[in-house]
Amino acid sequence: MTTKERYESAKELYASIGVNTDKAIETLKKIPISLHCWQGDDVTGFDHDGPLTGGIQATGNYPGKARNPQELMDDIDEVLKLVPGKHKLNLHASYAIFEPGEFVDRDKLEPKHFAKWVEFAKERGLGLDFNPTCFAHPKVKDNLTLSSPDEETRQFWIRHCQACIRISEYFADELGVPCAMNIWIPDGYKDIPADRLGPRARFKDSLDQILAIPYDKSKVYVCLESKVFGIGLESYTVGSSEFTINYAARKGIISLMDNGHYHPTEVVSDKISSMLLFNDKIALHVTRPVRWDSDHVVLFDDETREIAKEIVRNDAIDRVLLALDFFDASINRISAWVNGMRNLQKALLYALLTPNARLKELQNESNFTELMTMQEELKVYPFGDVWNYFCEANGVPEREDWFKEVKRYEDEVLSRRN
Ligand SMILES: C[C@H](O)[C@H](O)[C@@H](O)C(=O)CO
Ligand SMILES: [Mn+2]
Repeated sequence: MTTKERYESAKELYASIGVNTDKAIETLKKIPISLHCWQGDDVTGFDHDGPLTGGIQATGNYPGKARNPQELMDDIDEVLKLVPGKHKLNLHASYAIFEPGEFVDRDKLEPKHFAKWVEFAKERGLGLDFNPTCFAHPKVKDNLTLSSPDEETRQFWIRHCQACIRISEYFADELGVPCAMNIWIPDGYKDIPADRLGPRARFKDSLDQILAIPYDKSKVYVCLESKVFGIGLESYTVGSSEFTINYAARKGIISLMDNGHYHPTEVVSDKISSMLLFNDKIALHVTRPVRWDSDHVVLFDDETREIAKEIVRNDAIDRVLLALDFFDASINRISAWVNGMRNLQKALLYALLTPNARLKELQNESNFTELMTMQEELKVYPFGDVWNYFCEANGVPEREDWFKEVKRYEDEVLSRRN
C-alpha cells in the first residue's frame, strides 16, 4: 500500500467520527514553530568564550557541535530539510555576527550585527524571533542583571534589552513578519533572601525603562518568561510566575510560559485556558523537564499532546506563539532539533484529528464513561498514516527515514568537526 492509499483509508475512518483529515493537514501546514538556534551549539553563541551561566546547563559532549555562524546555519538548513511546513528561527543576542577582529558588547548591539541572519532568513522564507541574552557575560554581577542593586550593572542590561527591541523591529521590517522578543533573566538567590521585594521592584523599573523606548507593538511582540528556580538559584527567582503574569497584563506585553519552569506536578496544559481568557496572545517555550528544568528534547508525550489539545480545541492557533526550548548535548544535535519539531507537530496533528466538539458534549452531558472510552480509543486510530502523508505531501521524509539523512550528515560533516 502506498502512503496515499493508507491516508485514504485513515481519512475514511476519521470521517466516521466527524474528523476532516484534509482540513487538519491544511491547518497544520500553516502553524509556525520557532526553531531555537541554541540547540546547535549548547547555548554557546559567538560573542564570548566563557561558560554557560544563568542557572541553566547543557549536559553531554556529543561530537559535531556548531563552532561558528556558517556551521550553525548549515545545521539549521539540514533541520529544515527534514521538518514539514514553514517555520521561524529563534535567535539569541549572543549569536550576533561580527566582522573579523570586531567585538561589540551587548549593550551596543545594532541591527547590522544580525544582517547575515536576516539574509539567511529571507532566502529561506523564515520569520525571525529574538531574545536578549542576560547570562553568560561578565556583566552578570552576583547572578543579577535587570534586578541588580548595582546601578551600572542594571543600566547595562537595560541598554541591552533596548538594543534588542530595535533589532527585533529591524527583523520585522526586513521580513514582513512580527518578531517575538522574549525577555528572560536568570536573576535569583541560592539561599533564603532577606529582601524579596527590592529585586522585583528593580526588575519592574528596568522593564518600564526598556519598554519606554519607541517601538511598533504590531511588529515587536515583547514577551516575558517566568521561572521558578535555576541551578544555584534554588530559593528565589526574581521573575516568578506571579511577577511576569501581572507585569505582562498591566503593561500589555505577552506572558511566556516555559513548561520546564514550574513545580514538578504543575502542568502548563492546565494554565493555557486561564491565560487565554484574559490575554489576546500568549507565548510558550515547549520543552521537557525531567525532574528539574533539564531542557530535554520534546517528545510526542502526554503533556505535549495535552498542550497541543488546549491550543487547538480552544481555537487559539493564532493566539499562541509556539517556540521550542531545549539543549541536549548528549545526542546528535540535528536529531534533537528534528525530533523536537516533528514531535510538537505530531502533537498538534493529534489534536487536530480529535473530535473535540463531540468530546466536549460528552463532558457537558456528564457522560464520563463514553468520554474516557473515546479518548482512549482515539490513541490507536491510524494517526501515523495521516502524519506520514503530511510529510510526503510536504516533501520531507516520512517515518524514521529522515534519520538516514542525519546519519549521512553526521558522517560527512559533523564527524569532521572537533
Ligand atoms: C536560552 C533560553 O533563553 C533559556 O532557555 C530560557 O528561555 C529558559 O528557559 C531558561 O531556563
Ligand atoms: Mn525557556
